[in-house]
Amino acid sequence: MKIGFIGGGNMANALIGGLVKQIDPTQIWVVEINAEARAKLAEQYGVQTQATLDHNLQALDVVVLAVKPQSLPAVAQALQPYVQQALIISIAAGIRATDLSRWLGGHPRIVRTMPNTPALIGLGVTGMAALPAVNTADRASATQIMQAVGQTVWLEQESQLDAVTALSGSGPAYVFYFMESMLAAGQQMGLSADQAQTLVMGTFVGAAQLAAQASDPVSTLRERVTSKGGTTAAALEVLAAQQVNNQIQSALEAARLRAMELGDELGGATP
Ligand SMILES: NC(=O)C1=CN([C@@H]2O[C@H](COP(=O)(O)OP(=O)(O)OC[C@H]3O[C@@H](n4cnc5c(N)ncnc54)[C@H](O)[C@@H]3O)[C@@H](O)[C@H]2O)C=CC1
Ligand SMILES: O=C(O)[C@@H]1CCC=N1
Repeated sequence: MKIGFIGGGNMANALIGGLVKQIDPTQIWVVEINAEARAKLAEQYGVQTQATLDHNLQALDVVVLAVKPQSLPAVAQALQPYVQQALIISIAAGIRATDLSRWLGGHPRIVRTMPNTPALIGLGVTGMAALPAVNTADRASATQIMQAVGQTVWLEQESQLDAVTALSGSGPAYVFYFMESMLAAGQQMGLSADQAQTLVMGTFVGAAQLAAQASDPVSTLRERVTSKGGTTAAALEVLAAQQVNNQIQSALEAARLRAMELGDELGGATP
């Protein structure tokens, strides 16, 4: 299977980094307009790179669209002549498969996905939905590619991908934000940067693995840390008073609405 990426930025790097552990890198092509990014991809992963969309792409079985949503209408229209035989996988936030199909001249074989950056270390999670015309073999190919970098979840409704985008697509950024806040707090309380780093990373990795492996709900795990009248209770009282749980829900809803808006803005405005 020859796989092409259009756009070789952050997310393509994460996917390619995972894929090259399973697929011969010479079977991966990347079209990237930035020369520095192209050189880095070729050096780091041994993949083939090129600067423009051209007839070379006709050899590809699968094309992953990994440019920013705002670039996708023009990129898809320019790509149309070269990908008529290919399965198209989009990772763009918000962009609906029907709009993408239209920009590609009515292309029916489109799988819309939402991966996340832990794909780089094989621990991604990807939500997936397909146009009705996508057959079982294409669904299996798309699943195989995304499972090379982590877990996959197929959705019945494409619109659910906007919720997936808010939850797991953007999700690593919320976790990093929480980590940054804890690292700063650790240093403010007198620990060195190195000490805080070890303690915070260990806490996240340990808590995440405990939660993933436990048969008990996450709320029970939280209660087990929280001694009556103890330190955790003191901290959780502050979070509850600030209604941080509601704020997290509002933040995720803002992300979901932004994904929908991107779909409306870019899908509606283009032929
Ligand atoms: N960063 C993330 O965590 C995630 C991003 N996504 C989606 O992935 C897509 C890419 O996002 P990022 O990788 O973060 O963006 P990015 O800006 O890092 O990468 C986009 C790349 O496309 C290149 N590019 C732009 N126009 C091009 C063209 N005409 N031909 C070839 N290359 C071109 C740019 O030079 C850049 O390297 C977006 O649609 C985003 O919604 C999806 C899941 C997670
Ligand atoms: O922020 C964004 O729009 C992209 C989609 C999910 C993660 N990054």
